[in-house]
Amino acid sequence: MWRRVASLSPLISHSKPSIHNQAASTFKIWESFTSQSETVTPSKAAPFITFVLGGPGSGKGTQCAKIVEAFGFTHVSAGDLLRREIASNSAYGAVILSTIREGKIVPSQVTVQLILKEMEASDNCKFLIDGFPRSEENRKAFEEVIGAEPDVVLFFDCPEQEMVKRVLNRNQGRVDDNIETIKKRLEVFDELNWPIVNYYTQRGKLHRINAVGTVDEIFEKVRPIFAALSK
Ligand SMILES: Nc1ncnc2c1ncn2[C@@H]1O[C@H](COP(=O)(O)OP(=O)(O)O)[C@@H](O)[C@H]1O
Ligand SMILES: O=c1ccn([C@@H]2O[C@H](COP(=O)(O)OP(=O)(O)O)[C@@H](O)[C@H]2O)c(=O)[nH]1
Ligand SMILES: [Mg+2]
Repeated sequence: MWRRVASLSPLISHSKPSIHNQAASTFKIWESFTSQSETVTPSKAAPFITFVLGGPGSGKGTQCAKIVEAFGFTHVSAGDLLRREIASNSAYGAVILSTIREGKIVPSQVTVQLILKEMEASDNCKFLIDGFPRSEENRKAFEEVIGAEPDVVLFFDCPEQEMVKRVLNRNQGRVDDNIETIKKRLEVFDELNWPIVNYYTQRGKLHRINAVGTVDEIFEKVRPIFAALSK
């Protein structure tokens, strides 16, 4: 049940830099990521992919940790990968940092290649892609490169007031956990999230979860989704 028909590597190595946008050419990053991905060694198993959607502070990362523990997924947080790029002093770190600080979305090409590299490096075939896609453009870019859609999409639906409260109490020293950036992130979320939710609802893949309640209460709504899949 967890397996999929195609493995990642052929899809990555056949993928071409067909997705362009102005921001990406500003980064001038596509070529370097593409050439890196073409040298990745073949993976062992086809992936089972879950996208985890939700606004800032809706509890995506917290619930992903629970899913990892209960169902053995590999957690791939797009935000963590971008923060790792910043911390590694990569050539694009400064631009990624300012994008995150402004609450905007990093160009798809950058994020997609970071995610795919992470998936390739894993022995697992079950992935939680946390905090991605954040726009229709993200979604299309990922699906174009991987050549497939996610199997399951979780959407943690949380009122704005609750998200703001959680983010301001998160206390992880993040540059975007301040009221100015949160306001911008919520605007971006409200503008870009709903087309993705609608798209996966129409495809029968979306599980909308009310994200208000204790962590355990919410996980009890998540658990049956994966329990049913592993039967
Ligand atoms: N159900 C919950 N109730 C209250 N606080 C929560 C809940 N889930 C997560 N949190 C807290 O809210 C903050 C944001 O959670 P996080 O998982 O980082 O959200 P996201 O990844 O969606 O931004 C963290 O400090 C986390 O401990
Ligand atoms: O696919 C992604 C994921 C994250 N981000 C950026 O990274 C920030 C933090 O993302 P993360 O998922 O860590 O935030 P969370 O929703 O968990 O608070 C976002 O606001 C964006 O600026 C992005 O551009 N693309
Ligand atoms: Mg998170």
